[in-house]
Amino acid sequence: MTVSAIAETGASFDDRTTFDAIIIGSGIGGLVTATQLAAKGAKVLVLERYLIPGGSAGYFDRQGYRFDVGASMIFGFGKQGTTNLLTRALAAVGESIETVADAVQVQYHLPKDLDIKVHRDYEQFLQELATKFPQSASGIRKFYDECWQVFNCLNAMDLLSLEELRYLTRVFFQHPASCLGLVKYLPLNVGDIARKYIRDPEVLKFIDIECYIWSVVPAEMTPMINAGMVFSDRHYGGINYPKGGVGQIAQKLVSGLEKAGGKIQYQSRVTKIVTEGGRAVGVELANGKTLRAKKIVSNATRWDTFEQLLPPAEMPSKERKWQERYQKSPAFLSLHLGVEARVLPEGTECHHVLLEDWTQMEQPEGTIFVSIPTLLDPSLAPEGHHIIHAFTPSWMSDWQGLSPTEYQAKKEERAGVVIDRLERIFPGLNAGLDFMEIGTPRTHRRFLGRADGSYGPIPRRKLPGLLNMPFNRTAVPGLYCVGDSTFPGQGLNAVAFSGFACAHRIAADLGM
Ligand SMILES: NC(=O)c1ccc[n+]([C@@H]2O[C@H](COP(=O)([O-])OP(=O)(O)OC[C@H]3O[C@@H](n4cnc5c(N)ncnc54)[C@H](O)[C@@H]3O)[C@@H](O)[C@H]2O)c1
Ligand SMILES: CC(C)=CCC/C(C)=C/C=C/C(C)=C/C=C/C(C)=C/C=C/C=C(C)/C=C/C=C(C)/C=C/C=C(\C)CCC=C(C)C
Repeated sequence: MTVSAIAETGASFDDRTTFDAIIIGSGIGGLVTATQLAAKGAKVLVLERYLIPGGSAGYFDRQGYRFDVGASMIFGFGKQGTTNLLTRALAAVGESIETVADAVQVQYHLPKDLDIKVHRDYEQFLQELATKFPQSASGIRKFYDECWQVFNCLNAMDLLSLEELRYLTRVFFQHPASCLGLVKYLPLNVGDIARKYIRDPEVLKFIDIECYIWSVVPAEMTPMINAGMVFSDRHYGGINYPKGGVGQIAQKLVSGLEKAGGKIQYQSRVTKIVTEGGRAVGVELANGKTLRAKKIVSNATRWDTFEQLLPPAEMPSKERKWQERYQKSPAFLSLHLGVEARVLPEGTECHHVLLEDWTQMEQPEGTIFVSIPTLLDPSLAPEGHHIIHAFTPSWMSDWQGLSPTEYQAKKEERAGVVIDRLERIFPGLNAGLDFMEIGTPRTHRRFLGRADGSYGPIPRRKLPGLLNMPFNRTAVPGLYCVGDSTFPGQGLNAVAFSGFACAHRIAADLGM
């Protein structure tokens, strides 16, 4: 029976079914791999440990509020070009999502009352920077224009697996200049490019935080390819919020997956990747069941994949090297707040970053990120109320070894500090609180199954751009990785790319 026939008859896969691919985890990376493969006719099964799909891009409902698990600043929903990877992933399985355009990507509240909005309109953004930093206006324009060069190279070509020689040859012949452009930028970091044009330390600090808010490292360590995407796409495809919440993306991908004949099973925690003769051939579930497939894809982080799902003592040397170069980024202390609408003055923007002291930017709880998705989709909160998601970097080590009472007390104490700081942007926040749920690195580890609750890998030291980020194949034959610990790293649009590339490589390996 074909997979679509199984789906049509309502019959389920049994232990004897051999799948073309089993995908461990239904984060956006896993789901894009699964939908791409299913759309190509592969027999696909996604195994998700939690109750709903999406991982970091999931949601939860509390007292009439629908909260996004992660932030709500979504790239990849553009209408043109090739870099609109979420739009394209959904379309590949006959799905789409209505989105609401955000006119400002983020409003920065920085030391010495430096307040800057990143407008969707590029010229308006440059104009705002020129007003704040008149001496550096021309260097600033040159820097951001160079980011556009990277973006234009990417946005000209099909974005598929860089491990597939036929694809590389084809894109090279179709777009030689763009390919050479990308080859030039692959080993470069933002800091080196920014310093070609900008001398003013204050402006360089601003470029640092421009990188830090999505890469969690300063410009010096942020790959230029990724900055090309982020710093240009926000003005091209723009930041667009999915109506109904970020959780819609995964829900729609699942519905497309099922229409294409693939299957997803929830509450199915994989405890082990089964190998035979050194090759990955299946997975073992927490209930003891074993399922087999020609290809196994892990959407868990590399740390979980090679330290939990495979014996750590047998870690391939390639993975050891990777761990010497990359470390886990911190997780976040997250405050999911329901607030009375009066807390937000007319004209409040959806995303904010608060930093009072430049020396604290990379410190735990130094920078505070804020998303207010109900400014774009009011249906996510009860009438007269808004959601404020405030989050700030926090390490797992700060939350371990506490008794339940100490843990609870620490959560409330740290949340109180964040709320007090946010009063600077939203006076009356404390008084207007209607609901609060606090998440810590322990929460992220527990619900997302991510090692130490990490947001993703960050370089341990300055590395040559993206050159050391691994693609989807691993040193274990038959095993592939997808998601933020593969090229090109964190971000929903980035993990969507990783999913496109992974499915493309697997389809080629399966001779499809
Ligand atoms: N744009 C934003 O605002 C925003 C916000 C939050 C996160 N993100 C991005 O999303 C990225 C994460 O996407 P992703 O696809 O890499 O992964 P993910 O962590 O979101 O998803 C992994 C999924 O795998 C599941 N899983 C893990 N181990 C498992 C096991 N053993 N068995 C079964 N299921 C298992 C988890 O439950 C989860 O659903 C992050 O890097 C982050 O950059 C973006
Ligand atoms: C042939 C020859 C010779 C050569 C070849 C070359 C080539 C072709 C190359 C290619 C390359 C490629 C394809 C690449 C790709 C890349 C990509 C796609 C990238 C992407 C990226 C993206 C990103 C990074 C994104 C990100 C984002 C993020 C992370 C976001 C986040 C957010 C958040 C967290 C929020 C915060 C804030 C607030 C709230 C305020």
